[in-house]
Amino acid sequence: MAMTRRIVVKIGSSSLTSEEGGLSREKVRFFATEIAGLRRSGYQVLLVTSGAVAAGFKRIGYTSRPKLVYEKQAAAAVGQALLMEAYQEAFSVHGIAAAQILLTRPDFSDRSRSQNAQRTIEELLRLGVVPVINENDTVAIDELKFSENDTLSALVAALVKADELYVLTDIEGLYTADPRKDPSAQRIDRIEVISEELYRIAGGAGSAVGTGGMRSKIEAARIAMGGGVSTFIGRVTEPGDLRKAAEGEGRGTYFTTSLHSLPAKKKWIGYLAVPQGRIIVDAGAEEALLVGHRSLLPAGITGIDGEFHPRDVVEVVNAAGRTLGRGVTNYASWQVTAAAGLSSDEALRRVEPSRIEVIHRDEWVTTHVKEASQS
Ligand SMILES: Nc1ncnc2c1ncn2[C@@H]1O[C@H](COP(=O)(O)OP(=O)(O)O)[C@@H](O)[C@H]1O
Ligand SMILES: N[C@@H](CCC(=O)OP(=O)(O)O)C(=O)O
Repeated sequence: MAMTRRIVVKIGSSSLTSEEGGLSREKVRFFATEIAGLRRSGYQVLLVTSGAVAAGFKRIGYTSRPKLVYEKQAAAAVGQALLMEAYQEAFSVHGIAAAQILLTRPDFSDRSRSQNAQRTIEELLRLGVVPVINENDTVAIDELKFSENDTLSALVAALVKADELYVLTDIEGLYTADPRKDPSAQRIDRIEVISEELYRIAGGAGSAVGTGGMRSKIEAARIAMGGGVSTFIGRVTEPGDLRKAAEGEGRGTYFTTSLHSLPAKKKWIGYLAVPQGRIIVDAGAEEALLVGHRSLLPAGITGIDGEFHPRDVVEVVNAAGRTLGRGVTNYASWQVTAAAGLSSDEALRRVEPSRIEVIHRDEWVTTHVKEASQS
């Protein structure tokens, strides 16, 4: 018997709104029908949807989509209920129940909260319910807030061990430049390695309603692929388009990965946890981590950024500020500062860490993005 494929579908504001920026119930019905079709073919589907601000702003008296955070939060508080109502109605036509799940960034980094979310989602899927997920806009604080729902969808895909992530938007995938600005831009059909080059060609949001743009979609693909989840970024507007996307014939870009799902602990270190600070390393340590797959020792450290405690997750960057990966630190920030550049013996004597490795290789995940896709 064929294995059930678990798919996370993310629908952006730009795919759900009418000309004036409000929620289009017709578009909600269209996507519910597409998802129902996919489920009939045996797929398990989770939905990450934007649209709360779009659904709510007019109802509370704003004439256009609000820009300030507290205005967006107010619009989303009203709009989320309207958005859910639209999905409930649209899915019920197909005999499907929809569940509302609202998450924020710390819900992923806190182990017990993310496990609770995971357990709830598993039970909903077992019962045939479609989880409909959005950011909990009311409580999201500035620096913890997802700037858009692309990252949220990638974290959900990693959390639930999805097979694939589909990021649906108003454009047919990643082009060599923003097609709104450069009409000669060509679509890139398939990508196996996410490089700095891709971030450079991807611009910001194209429409007045979208927030993330292509750059945040590539970031979503990077996170998802790191967790072993292949990603499709593209457009679904005609009946049957979602199925075509699932069959490899969608209008968009496929990001394929041969990586397998990471063990839970590494997934948490590399993607779900929020780093509490940064450790800056020299070229020798960079090579030891990326090429030699060795632990990080004090000798290769040149500085730190932020304040952290032993067992926190920290990001490691090189002198140019490029992120190399993340790991669990065995040192507090003051200990790293005091031990930076010292031999291991000297570091042990001076700061008495619980173990000599600042980050042990078993608690390290490389997230380094190469300069170009080819190398
Ligand atoms: N290289 C690129 N290829 C494709 N689209 C791009 C590129 N650079 C920027 N964009 C813009 O990204 C937009 C999609 O992002 P966004 O407006 O945030 O949508 P959503 O609301 O679906 O998240 C496109 O409409 C396009 O104008
Ligand atoms: N949580 C917000 C999503 C913000 C947003 O615009 O996201 P996106 O369209 O994915 O760039 C909402 O529901 O309106």
